[in-house]
Amino acid sequence: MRLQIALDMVSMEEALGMAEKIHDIIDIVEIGTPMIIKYGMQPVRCMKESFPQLTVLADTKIADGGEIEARYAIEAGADIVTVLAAAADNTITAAKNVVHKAGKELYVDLLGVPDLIQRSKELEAMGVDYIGVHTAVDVQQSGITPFNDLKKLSETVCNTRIAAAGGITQDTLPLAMFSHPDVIIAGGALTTAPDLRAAVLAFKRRIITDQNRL
Ligand SMILES: O=C([C@H](O)CO)[C@H](O)[C@H](O)COP(=O)(O)O
Repeated sequence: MRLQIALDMVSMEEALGMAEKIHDIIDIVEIGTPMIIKYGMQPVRCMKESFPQLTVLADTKIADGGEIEARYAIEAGADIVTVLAAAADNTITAAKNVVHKAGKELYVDLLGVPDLIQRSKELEAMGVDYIGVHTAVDVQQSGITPFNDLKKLSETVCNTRIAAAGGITQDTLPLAMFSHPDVIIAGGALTTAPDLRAAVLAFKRRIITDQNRL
């Protein structure tokens, strides 16, 4: 299981400074949607140029224009590009073709999809690389978590890697582990920690402990 840090509400300098502290222990660095809205593809490019060995995910959350938007992310150096599951099949396929042609991967975010079981089956048939459940930041305050959706997803797809995001903390992490996700995504729980490196190491220790227990 890999750990992905989401860099959402940080400046370019902060993002690079954070990567400097954890590039050797983190599996995937996500340039979050808020950063992309603010700075465009520049943080993706800077992150990849500064840390070429790092897997960089551009959280573009593409909703339309799959070919051109995925191409922008790939040209900037992204290893993984995200598209919304709610987008049209044509959009997802167009994005997939661009990233696969470049030897990169496509992550599909189930954010806001009402029938995740049906949509996940369709996405798997489309040949995407990752399918992720996601509790939106704006609904996390209502106490909603991604763990029930993750369980359903794990019971639905067999040949596609699965992921979970949305307010995951070190304390709630064990709730995800039963579903054996391939990627756990944590944003605020890591980026607001007083000691980022210690927080990432604690998350990773927790993952290993729980994996050994299950
Ligand atoms: O994708 C995200 C969100 O939609 C804002 O762009 C976050 O990166 C994702 O939710 C992880 O962040 P946390 O919820 O703070 O763990």
